[in-house]
Amino acid sequence: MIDSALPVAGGRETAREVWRLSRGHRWRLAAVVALGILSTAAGLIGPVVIGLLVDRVQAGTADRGAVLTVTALLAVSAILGAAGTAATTVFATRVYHTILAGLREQLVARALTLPQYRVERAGTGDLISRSSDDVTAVADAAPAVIGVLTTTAFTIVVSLGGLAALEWPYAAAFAVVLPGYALALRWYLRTGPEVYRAERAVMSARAQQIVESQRGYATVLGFGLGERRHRAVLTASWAVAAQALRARTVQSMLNARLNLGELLSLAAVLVVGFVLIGHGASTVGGATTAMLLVLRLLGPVNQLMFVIDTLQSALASLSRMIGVTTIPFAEPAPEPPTAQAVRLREVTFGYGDGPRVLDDITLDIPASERLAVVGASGAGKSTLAAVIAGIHPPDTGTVARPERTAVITQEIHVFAGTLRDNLTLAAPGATDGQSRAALEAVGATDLLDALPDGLGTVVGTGGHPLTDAQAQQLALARLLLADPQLAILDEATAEADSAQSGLLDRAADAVLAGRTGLVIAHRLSQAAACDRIVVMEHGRITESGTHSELIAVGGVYARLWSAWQNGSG
Ligand SMILES: Nc1ncnc2c1ncn2[C@@H]1O[C@H](COP(=O)(O)OP(=O)(O)OP(=O)(O)O)[C@@H](O)[C@H]1O
Repeated sequence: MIDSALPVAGGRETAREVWRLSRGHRWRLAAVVALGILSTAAGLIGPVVIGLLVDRVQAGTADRGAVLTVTALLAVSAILGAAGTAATTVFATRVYHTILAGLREQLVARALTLPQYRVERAGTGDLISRSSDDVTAVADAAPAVIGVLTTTAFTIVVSLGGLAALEWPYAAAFAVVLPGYALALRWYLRTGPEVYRAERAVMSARAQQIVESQRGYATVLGFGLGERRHRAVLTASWAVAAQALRARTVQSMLNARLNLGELLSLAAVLVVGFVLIGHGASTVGGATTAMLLVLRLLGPVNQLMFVIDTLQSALASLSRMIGVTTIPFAEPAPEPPTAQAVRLREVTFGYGDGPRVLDDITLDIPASERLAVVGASGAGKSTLAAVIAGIHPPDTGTVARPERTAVITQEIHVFAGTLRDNLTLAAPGATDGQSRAALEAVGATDLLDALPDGLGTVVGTGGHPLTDAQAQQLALARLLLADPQLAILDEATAEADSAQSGLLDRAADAVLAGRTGLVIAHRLSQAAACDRIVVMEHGRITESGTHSELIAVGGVYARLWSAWQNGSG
């Protein structure tokens, strides 16, 4: 049984993928490191010259020239620091967003090639959430993450070096407080990731509820389910709000620990300065420089802690995105393709943990045969079609099908785009002449003539509206252009009224000519026109034969046929 959830990449796999994606930008990464060190080193000038000035003021030797020199040096330090930081941020942003764009493209590409059963089992909402909420979380982290991973990290290293160079006890005083920060960080890393993962999970669940409500819009309206769906979305949204509150509470608790850390660091350096000055080991200017360096350090240390917070959240999203891109392409090994026939051996299938929907199905459809499947609603006909088409892999047993297999399911989607784009989706090389011929073959010349711009008319959402029957004709013409060896029509004409059904029957006929065909037939006239018919009951095949053979047997099919004739006659 395949794990139903989409995978989440581990830390190592995430790092490996990010490093791989950074290929081609590594000289920029090197520039980021060099510029970061230079610009933060420029920031050391300020505390040092202010300290020297304090000493000269105390000694009574500070004149106008000294003050002007200090001011000029402060200006130079500020300009160098700002220019360096700007350049570092530009380089880092380019690398960050290029890597993210590459990852997003890979995510979309993999999502579009995932087998439908993987998406169905995981829930469409999860996939949508990973390609929307998670991408946003990673992109939104950019300003904070880039700032810290470049300048602030360097500031900490350079300032600590400066403190040690000044008088080692100053660096030691700050170092004494560091375990407190380490403890705060440890607490946070234990608490944070779980809270963020839970937040992302409830976001996925909310996306799923919204997608389902939108997808099933007609059903929601038809059965007056609006209030119930509204409540489901509301519950999912409250779960998101509750998790968000938990996450923000954890952040506030981290904040309190950081404030305590600030207090202790400043107090420690002040006490050390007091003692050192008392023993003549430091000047007031030296103590001033040390305090300014610690003040310079506190901001980045706090930011680093907070970025670790954003970083955690972004990493949780990143690992979910990379989890999709690294799903191996090798799905459960399929049977080698057949030339044109279909061969099922002892196939069973159930949706998720639900009951068996297909039960020990063994079936052969020889090349060029047209087979109809009939049976009561819920017997498993559509599921059989989906398993034969490869949409769902069987739980047990084997399915062999031709390589070029195409299916028209009950949900026909007209893509937003021109009629030409819609037709040539599955046959990109098809000419306008071939597209017109396909429409003609399925009896849709009227449709083409009625459209204002012919094949160039925009259809689908926001475009020229198509009726259900026209959408079916479009799907049939698309299938004709794809020219599969096996065509599966699952109720392709079930929506049509009686005036259109004859037209659509003829269209289906044209599409199936010369290839192996599987027709899920709801109107028994469709079944009667096929070479062979199988009857399905509760996931099993109970009858098989030609129309006349099954009538002669006098079983389920014969009863269905007589009921259908009475009903339609
Ligand atoms: N995506 C799904 N997830 C879970 N259960 C499903 C899913 N699709 C179908 N089923 C269940 O599987 C069983 C067989 O459904 P299926 O659609 O294959 O039957 P059918 O014979 O084609 O019915 P109909 O003629 O009404 O389309 C039904 O009990 C149905 O509720």
